Amino acid sequence: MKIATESVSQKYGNVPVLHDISFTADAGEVVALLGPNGSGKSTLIKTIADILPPASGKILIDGTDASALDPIDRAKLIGYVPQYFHYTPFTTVLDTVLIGRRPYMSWSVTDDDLAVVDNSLATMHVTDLAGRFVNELSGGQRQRVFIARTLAQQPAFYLFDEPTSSLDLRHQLETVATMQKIVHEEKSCMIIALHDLNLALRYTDKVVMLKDGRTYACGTPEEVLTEDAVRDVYGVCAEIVENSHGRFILSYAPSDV
Ligand SMILES: Nc1ncnc2c1ncn2[C@@H]1O[C@H](COP(=O)(O)OP(=O)(O)OP(=O)(O)O)[C@@H](O)[C@H]1O
Repeated sequence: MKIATESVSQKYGNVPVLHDISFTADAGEVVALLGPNGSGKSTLIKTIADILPPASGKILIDGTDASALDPIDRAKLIGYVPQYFHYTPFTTVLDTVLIGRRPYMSWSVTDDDLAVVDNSLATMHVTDLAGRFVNELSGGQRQRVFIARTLAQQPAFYLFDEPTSSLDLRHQLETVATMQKIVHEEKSCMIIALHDLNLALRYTDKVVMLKDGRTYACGTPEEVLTEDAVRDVYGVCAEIVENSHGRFILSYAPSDV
């Protein structure tokens, strides 16, 4: 399965924010959306999720216009983790993750549903929080619970908008590494907005770099994440260095340093 954006543009009112964005995300691929604040990452993810229908252009899922999909079919296909969560206070973590099964459930919860929920809680290391209320969790714990809810949804496409913004260093690395493993094993697909360029370099297969709502570059992380691109797009001096494990990482500091 694959998602393709075809010359997608987007506006808020009369203000254009995305211009002519075209890329594909194929089965088994993790695609990073990168770019500075306000470059259009969240808007593009919401457009792909059909929360904001495109002002022009198309989102195609395996060649079918996403806007033509039945909402239940779309919920089985697309799992969206927003940047900011809306949640009902005094709902338990278990109930929150169980909502991920909603597209598959009729009137009752099956043993299979509960097994998927258990597995999703375990994958995000939140099993011990299952009986807690979501409003009584830390920001990072809540973020992991909402990722677990999306895992329970078992979608073909994961759309994650800065899913690591509240996570500590270990959970940032573990979450993106785990998602990459799931996507590669399941042959699902993930589009993920990130600010950490080293997470993109290490754990993604393709990078779409946005600048002012336009595609600045699209390609493999090594092709896109060059010292020149980081300077042009973020205004930051970066250096690509080899670490002691033989991996290339970006080392950066403000451009006036
Ligand atoms: N609801 C809205 N109404 C009007 N303008 C908006 C709205 N949401 C976002 N914008 C504008 O659209 C542009 C793109 O915003 P968007 O949130 O997509 O950027 P982003 O790359 O996700 O930024 P960040 O890294 O800060 O999350 C910005 O100029 C922003 O001010």
